[in-house]
Amino acid sequence: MWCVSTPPSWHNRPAATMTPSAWCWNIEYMAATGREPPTSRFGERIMRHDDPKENQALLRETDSQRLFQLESMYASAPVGLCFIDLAFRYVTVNDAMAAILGIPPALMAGHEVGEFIPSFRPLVSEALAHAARRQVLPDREFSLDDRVYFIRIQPARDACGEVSGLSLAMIDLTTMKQMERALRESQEHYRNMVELNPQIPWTSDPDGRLTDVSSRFQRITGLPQQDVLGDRWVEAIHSEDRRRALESWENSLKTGLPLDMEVRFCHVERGWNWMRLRAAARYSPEGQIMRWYGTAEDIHERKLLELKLVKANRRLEIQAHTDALTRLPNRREFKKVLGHEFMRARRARAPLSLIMIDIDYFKAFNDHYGHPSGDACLRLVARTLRRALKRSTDVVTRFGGEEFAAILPDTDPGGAQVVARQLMEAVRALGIRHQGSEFGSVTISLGTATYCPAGSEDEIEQADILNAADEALYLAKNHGRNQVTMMAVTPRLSPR
Ligand SMILES: Nc1nc2c(ncn2[C@@H]2O[C@H](COP(=O)(O)OP(=O)(O)OP(=O)(O)O)[C@@H](O)[C@H]2O)c(=O)[nH]1
Repeated sequence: MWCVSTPPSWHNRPAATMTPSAWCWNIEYMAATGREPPTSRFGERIMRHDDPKENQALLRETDSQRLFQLESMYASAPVGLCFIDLAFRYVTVNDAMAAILGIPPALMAGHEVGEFIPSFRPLVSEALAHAARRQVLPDREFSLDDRVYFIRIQPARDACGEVSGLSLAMIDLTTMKQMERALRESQEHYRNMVELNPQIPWTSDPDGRLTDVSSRFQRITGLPQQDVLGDRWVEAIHSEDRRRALESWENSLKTGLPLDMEVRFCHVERGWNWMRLRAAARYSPEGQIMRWYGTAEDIHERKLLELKLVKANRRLEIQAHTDALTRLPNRREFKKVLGHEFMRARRARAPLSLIMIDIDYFKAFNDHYGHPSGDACLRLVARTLRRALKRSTDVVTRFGGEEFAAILPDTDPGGAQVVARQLMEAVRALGIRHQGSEFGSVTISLGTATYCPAGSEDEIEQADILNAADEALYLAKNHGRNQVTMMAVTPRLSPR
């Protein structure tokens, strides 16, 4: 039944490495099995070729004993095995094969393979044709009912090398296939979830080098994966955001804290696209960062709206304390600044001066030149007053109508007089024609008041400074306009 032939490698094995008994035993083994003796630890008992005693004992086993051993191995193999003769008949069938085919082995012996499984016949016929050409039929998968099997058919040859039949082995792959399918479905499911998710997943190594990113990133940036992996993703970030992005990322890498940043990446259509990058570290049981798992989210539309809102808020904030016509701080801001400077002056015991300014005969200007010209005049005077103040701490505000107020911190009465005259000269120097004025051009009247803190017994209030400056302005108007008048600050003057 078995083909007795020794592989060339065994003929060529140097005799010095083996005892004669081991050599004989090996030949015996091959004669019985058609295979080289095993060389693994599993086969240690029979591969100790140079242990004459043991080999002698093995050789003393009779052919029938060995046949019995082989038959029991064959019968209880977990793989379906059968031998088929040249007339396509089952010669022997093991239990596993009988279980696969669902027919008791005794009923199968002598029957033609096609009787039980018609699709076996063409397979056997093909295997025999291959064997005749000294070829082996390639292993294949074979479906039977609703199960899938791995099938291997090998020719058996007699002592003359002629094909005497076929040995057929079958392994049930159904469970493995089901597991494979389940795994594939689960991967597919995961991929679909990822594809539908607005977040684009990515991973990086512990040093922050990108190791993987979803193909959807390419759809947004237009960059193929190899152009963003490693450190190359940095080049895809807008140059204005790059430094900030690297600082955030380096901080996360150093501290292990999650990453959360918004940066502009290049975009295939609109040039740049706002994206939110988030990542968290995965740690080993030893507490080392093994990998970073991250997402990139397209937040372009939201970010644009957000930026618009920030701009609008900033504009509103500016509008809230700026006069729309002259762009000077408005009266509300004047009160805020005066309050702040008053407290500071009191704390520092430093003088604080206030100049109230009013354009002369402005009603006549409006009446003669029209309201738009009056507006233009107000704008010009405002700009001139602002430019005429030299110290960065000095502030000129529009108090209302054609009235302005300048707050001069750390300025004594003398200093306030000097500044007031400079303002008066600067406006006069503009030479804006004013036919309704006795001076022929636009002029201003100014009243100054200075608060000089006197210590804890100081009874001066913030309103007292304003009242004094206002009183001074009133005097300047009464004394003929186009001049500066000073008034001392006293407590509780009559309210304005
Ligand atoms: N064009 C323009 N005129 C304004 C604005 N605010 C106030 N005025 C005008 O300024 C004028 C102020 O007139 P008055 O308070 O009588 O003062 P005046 O004519 O300057 O007289 P004196 O202050 O006594 O020299 C009024 O006609 C207001 O309508 C403004 O924003 N634009």
